[in-house]
Amino acid sequence: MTAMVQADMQTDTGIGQPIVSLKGISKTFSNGTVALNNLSLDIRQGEFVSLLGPSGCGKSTALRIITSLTSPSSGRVEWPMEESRQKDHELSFVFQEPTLMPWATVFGNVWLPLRLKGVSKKAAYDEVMEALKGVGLDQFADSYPRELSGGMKMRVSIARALVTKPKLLLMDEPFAALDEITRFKLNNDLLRLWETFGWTVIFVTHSVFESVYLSNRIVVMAARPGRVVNDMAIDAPYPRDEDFRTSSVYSGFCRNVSEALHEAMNSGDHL
Ligand SMILES: Nc1ncnc2c1ncn2[C@@H]1O[C@H](COP(=O)(O)OP(=O)(O)OP(=O)(O)O)[C@@H](O)[C@H]1O
Repeated sequence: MTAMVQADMQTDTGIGQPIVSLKGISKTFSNGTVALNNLSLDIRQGEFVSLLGPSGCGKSTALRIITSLTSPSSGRVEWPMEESRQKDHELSFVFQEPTLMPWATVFGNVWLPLRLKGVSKKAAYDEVMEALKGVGLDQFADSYPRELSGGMKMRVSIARALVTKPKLLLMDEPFAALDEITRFKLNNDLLRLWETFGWTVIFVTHSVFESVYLSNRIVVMAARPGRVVNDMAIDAPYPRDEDFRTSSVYSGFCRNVSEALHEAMNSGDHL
């Protein structure tokens, strides 16, 4: 197993205390599949953390446990900062599929989380438009999902997550279905939003290249049973742009993370 390389984030880089702590989380499904085995992880305020690993290593299960969509078989999830306890408005989830309501406009889709809290269209107007502006879609408020490209639909999905002003954003392979050019654009947009709003992001991906570009920390996981095998700091400054993407620093990090991923894949019985 690869030696654990603990990401050493200092508070002067804007990284704060743990916002959520997974303590010895294990998950065995009723069919006997051990999805996670003794996962312990602190996610600190302001981090952009990627969970990277082969299919079936429990990345999505870990996100679902953080959101309480799935309960752990053992272990616990702690929210050490008083104000970050799981309140609806402090945590948002973006899935791989944008899952927009086809019968509602872009505005209507982004309004939904506020509407569910009882906020009227009029009262929500400024916040919805601000979220749409954040993803560059304020001119498309009256469009319907069928009129949008795949990348634009994903932007709407991100705006819907933003509108509640979350502190913690959980993203489960949000850009996996997009073409590379759109994906690069959305990577840049996401980093800009992350820097602007100071969120904490947990980002699930299969892509070494995407995880290095985005993250200041990569948690490499192995399958069967799902576990953490490496925890790597990506100590390159932000803002990151196309110069970073073509730099030797970037390719060096990609090489290190690729090696860690290969070790992870060899350390389980991943098929
Ligand atoms: N509801 C369920 N019932 C039984 N087994 C499940 C269930 N959900 C997930 N699993 C199994 O748990 C393991 C971890 O699944 P999970 O989806 O968390 O992995 P992942 O790393 O996100 O995979 P991928 O990258 O393919 O999305 C897999 O073996 C999966 O088949």
